[in-house]
Amino acid sequence: MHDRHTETAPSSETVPSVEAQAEEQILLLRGRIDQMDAELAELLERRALIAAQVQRLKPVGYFAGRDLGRERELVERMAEHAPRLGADRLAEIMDSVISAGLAAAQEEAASAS
Ligand SMILES: O=C(O)C(=O)C[C@]1(C(=O)O)C=C[C@@H](O)C=C1
Repeated sequence: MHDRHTETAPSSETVPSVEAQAEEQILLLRGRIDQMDAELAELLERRALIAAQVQRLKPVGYFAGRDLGRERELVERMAEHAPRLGADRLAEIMDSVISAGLAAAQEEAASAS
């Protein structure tokens, strides 16, 4: 028979609250985001290095040789892998990525001359 005086009541120690569970999930998910951001940063760095090589090879490179047709094509291809973001949002992201790469390449070229 149960003795209600000795029975262990569920305490906040044994049963995490909905808020505490959500907090734990957020920490786990943020850990995944941090890992993906580190991977993204590495990819962005590698992309910028390759894009700088392209600038040095083009007859007109850097911002002056910007090729918007090529940019739209690569965005359309990327959109096939990122349906949630879609081409228009990806275009904004890639505009920043490409501009940052061109700026870094231009700075490097200027400091080398
Ligand atoms: O493909 C090129 O022609 C590049 O210069 C590379 C790149 C890019 O970073 O992807 C940069 C600038 C151009 O507007 C298009 C693409």
